[in-house]
Amino acid sequence: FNNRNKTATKTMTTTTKKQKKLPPGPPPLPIIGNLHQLGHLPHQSLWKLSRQYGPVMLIHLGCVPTIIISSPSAAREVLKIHDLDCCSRPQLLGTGRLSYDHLDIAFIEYGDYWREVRKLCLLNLLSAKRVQSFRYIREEEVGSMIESIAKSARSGTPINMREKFMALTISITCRVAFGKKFPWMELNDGKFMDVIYEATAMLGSFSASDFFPRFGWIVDRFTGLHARLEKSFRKLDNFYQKVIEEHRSACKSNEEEEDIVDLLLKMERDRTELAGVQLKEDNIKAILMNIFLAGVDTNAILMDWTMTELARNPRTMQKVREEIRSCVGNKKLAVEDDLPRLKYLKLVLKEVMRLHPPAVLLLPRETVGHFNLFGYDVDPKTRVHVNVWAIGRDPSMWKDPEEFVPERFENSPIDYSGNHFELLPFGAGRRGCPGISMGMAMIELALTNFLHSFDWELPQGMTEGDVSMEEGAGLTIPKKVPLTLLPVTQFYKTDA
Ligand code: HEM
Repeated sequence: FNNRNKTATKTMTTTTKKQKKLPPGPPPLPIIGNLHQLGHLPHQSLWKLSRQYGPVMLIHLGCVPTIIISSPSAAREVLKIHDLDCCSRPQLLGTGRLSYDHLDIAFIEYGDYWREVRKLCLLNLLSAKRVQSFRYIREEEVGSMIESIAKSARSGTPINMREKFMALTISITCRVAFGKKFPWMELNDGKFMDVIYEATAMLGSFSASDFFPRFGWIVDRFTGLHARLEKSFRKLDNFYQKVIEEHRSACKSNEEEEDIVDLLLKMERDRTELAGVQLKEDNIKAILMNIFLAGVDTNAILMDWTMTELARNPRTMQKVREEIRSCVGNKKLAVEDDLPRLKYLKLVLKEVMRLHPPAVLLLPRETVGHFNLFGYDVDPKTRVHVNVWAIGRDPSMWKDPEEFVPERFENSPIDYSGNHFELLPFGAGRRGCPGISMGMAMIELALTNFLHSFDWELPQGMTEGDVSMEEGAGLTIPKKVPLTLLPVTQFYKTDA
């Protein structure tokens, strides 16, 4: 009987295997799979491959089966129809270390703890109401940034735009989330920014252990990735530790003054449990990591690409500037009440997000169940990447996709909130970005004031055609060559 049973089981397994229909994809090599085909900018290489193999493509990253999604309808399937099957995250070396072994929101597996922590941050920091309550912080910080740019304008000093945007997003995020700016951050000499650049590089790093679980760690030690990751972790840990210590020693008289760090520390003191997990210092630091790294870099990158496209497209620059100046009028600074009227600016931002979504492949997802995707079988523990960069350049979706034409969004219902799968800079579904309101509030106000107060010129000897559009590598895609522009004072001289 046993033998008969074994034979039956064997036959069944073979049939199941035979019946499985896997998505098409480039043939993998032994051991490395398709890793050799990723190149320096995986989203671009994957886009080229998807044109050959289709919008649902299976590749192998070492021994990890990975589905690459490259069309709006396929994105809708994984982010909406099968969202529950695709809503976990793979546990990777870099994200694991920097999130204190996945105690955060963005890189933790799907489950009750993730749901509770996400809800906590949404309620206390990221809801539309909370974001609105931080309005004065954004206005103050943008105001001081404009002051500092006015100095450069007076001395005729060109500005590295990404650095300015980073400094701005860091100071706004710190005040909103940690209650104040931290003087020891050494923003001006760029050291703190380097810590952030390195951390985001580590979050997006390709580590051998992620693809070859058995022996990859040896490779990671040999290549120095392990040591780099440890160094990055220590620096960030030091930063969160200082934030926590300052909060522990500060005595706040009323609840109004409390920020999310105070709330988390109170929960630690009260031994509050989230989905059965007692909050400890590591949990708090992991959450701080998310709030800090998720918002700072993405916002700055998006603003940098916006100024790049405007510098390359003087007609659009002129049109958006005219709209802003006619709405804001003679006021020295634009305030948030001015923003709803800036219709063209919103079209410009959508067009920038179509061509330059900061997280080109979203954050990696991992399937939790077996499901059928356009007739193909997808197994649990399959990694899923949605190539939103490729979707934004799909010629069947967009006319002249490589052209920068904000007007294409005129009278179009498409927006970026995760309901239109043609434009997904913030992802969609359960794991979609919870920081959209916070991010967009910062971006719109900052850009409006940058364009209201100054005309921006290319450094001497440069023409629009010389502006580099090369992309850097990482989990988020910055410009490879920094954009430098010269501010020329305009409205700033007029006092309101
Ligand atoms: C322009 C600004 C931003 C962009 C383009 C952006 C983009 C994204 C993307 C693509 C994801 C992954 C979505 C997915 O897998 O479907 C994500 C997740 C996330 N974002 Fe953002 N983001 C931005 C700003 C922010 C801000 C300001 C915060 C908060 C301070 C934030 C917090 C998060 C968190 C916590 C997650 C993880 C969500 C989860 O896994 O449940 N983001 N973001």
